[in-house]
Amino acid sequence: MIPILTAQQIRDADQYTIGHEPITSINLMERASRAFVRKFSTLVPGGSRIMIFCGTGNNGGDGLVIARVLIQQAHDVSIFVVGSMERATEDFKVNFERLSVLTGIHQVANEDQIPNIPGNAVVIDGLFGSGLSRPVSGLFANVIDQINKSGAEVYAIDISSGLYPDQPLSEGAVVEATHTISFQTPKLIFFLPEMRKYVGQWHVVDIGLDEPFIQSCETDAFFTQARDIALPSRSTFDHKGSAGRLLLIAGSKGKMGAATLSARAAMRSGCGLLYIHTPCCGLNILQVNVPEAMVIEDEHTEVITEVMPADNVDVLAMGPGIGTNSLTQKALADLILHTSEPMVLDADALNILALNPELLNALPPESILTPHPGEFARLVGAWRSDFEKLEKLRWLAKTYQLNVVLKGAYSAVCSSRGYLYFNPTGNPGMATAGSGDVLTGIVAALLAQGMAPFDALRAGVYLHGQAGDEAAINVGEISLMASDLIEYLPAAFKKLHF
Ligand SMILES: NC(=O)C1=CN([C@@H]2O[C@H](COP(=O)(O)OP(=O)(O)OC[C@H]3O[C@@H](n4cnc5c(N)ncnc54)[C@H](O)[C@@H]3O)[C@@H](O)[C@H]2O)[C@@H](O)CC1
Ligand SMILES: [K+]
Repeated sequence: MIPILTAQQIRDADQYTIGHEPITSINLMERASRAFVRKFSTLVPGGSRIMIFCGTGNNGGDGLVIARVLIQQAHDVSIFVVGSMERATEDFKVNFERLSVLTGIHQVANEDQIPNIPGNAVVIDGLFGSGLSRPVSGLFANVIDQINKSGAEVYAIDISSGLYPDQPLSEGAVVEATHTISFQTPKLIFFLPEMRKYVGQWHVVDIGLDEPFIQSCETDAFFTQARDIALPSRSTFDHKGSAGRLLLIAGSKGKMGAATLSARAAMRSGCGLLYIHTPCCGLNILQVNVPEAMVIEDEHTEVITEVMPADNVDVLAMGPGIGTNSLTQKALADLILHTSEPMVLDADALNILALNPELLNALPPESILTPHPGEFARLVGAWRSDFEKLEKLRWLAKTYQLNVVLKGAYSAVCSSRGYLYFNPTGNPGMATAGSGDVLTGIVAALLAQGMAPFDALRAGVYLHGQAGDEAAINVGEISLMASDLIEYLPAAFKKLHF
């Protein structure tokens, strides 16, 4: 996993590397900027007109190095330095001298000196990086306004000017980048939907900061990598009863599809024995669609009214397609009160929890909740910013000792200790009916196979996204539907078993 660092930790990592590699700061700037150019060159067509805007801090210093390297590669580059040269950093000054030998540098000291930016230009934003200390106003804000209005493609160096790596949006002007080429580790804001407009598509380039130092930084947020994902393993003498026995409580009249998707996903995820508790109306549907499962009928024809834990199952999962009928609410409440092992709750089970919040206290510790943003808001109330949303996620997980995933792009998986792991897999094609039901089946099956609840959740979210990515390659994002996720789960599992 990649630790997500605060602005201060990033500065510390820079300083540690300078002191211990050792490398001079000017050479580190050179290395970072060359890494930027290597990535930039893969994204931008040759022959583009490139306009680089630099502040006089080290982010601007990077801009000057990038300008020099691009000029040496025969690109058409113009450079604009905004702000006071008196406040320039030492490394900025050295690179200013080096660049001056090669080309003229425009100074922007007032509004009249802000250049016209054609829509077909490519802008490189080096005004501010991780050293931003206050909202951007005045001349800088005017320059940012021009950049944003131009319609040009914008490549931010390290981070869009005006954004803090680890804080909510400031009041001031912010560059709306199409791409951010960031140094060494992704910043927290890259994972937040409300920042997308400013961050654009992000890339991380290795600038050789000290890796053991980075790994030793204390943080409670990480970016999950494939190597972090553990899977259940089978051994020679396993039988279906030892490979995970799951009771899935799902379905109501008109929503048997949700139960079917969850059940099939569980079977594809290695569940040894699957029981499905469902209303009578679901019996034939599930017997036909999931022949691998045993179906237990509720007494009621259309909704679930009574279900109890049984000795012959390892894990309970409830939610997909159950509705919020008062009889079902009571069934869930009774089930929770009689269960002591971690269980998986999704969809309408979460809506029932929101209607009866006192049940949260009764949930077995380490249980798993898998809300989408709507269900999450019903559980914890509305939020004003994505930062507040993450705080609420941590609060829910820690207060009730739960493992919670907040689904969406970069689904945030939160452990009961409040550690956040952003998931790297998945695509917008997965925003489709039934996608969440598939996730429930995967996670419940992994849990039933003996994985620790948090590991099962993080792995399930990863595999679900990976199946979505495999499906998107083959059927495209638009055509992707939830059943496809199940078809491509084998490919996702195989990819992890390298
Ligand atoms: N420290 C290092 O060794 C490295 C730093 N690098 C680059 O350096 C950047 C950080 O550089 P700095 O710490 O110099 O900071 P910045 O270049 O982000 O800018 C800080 C300067 O801007 C001023 N400032 C901050 N907010 C302002 C505002 N709203 N309006 C006007 N002025 C404002 C500050 O007083 C300071 O003078 C990184 O993002 C990265 O691009 C890279 O070269 C890699 C190595
Ligand atoms: K920048």
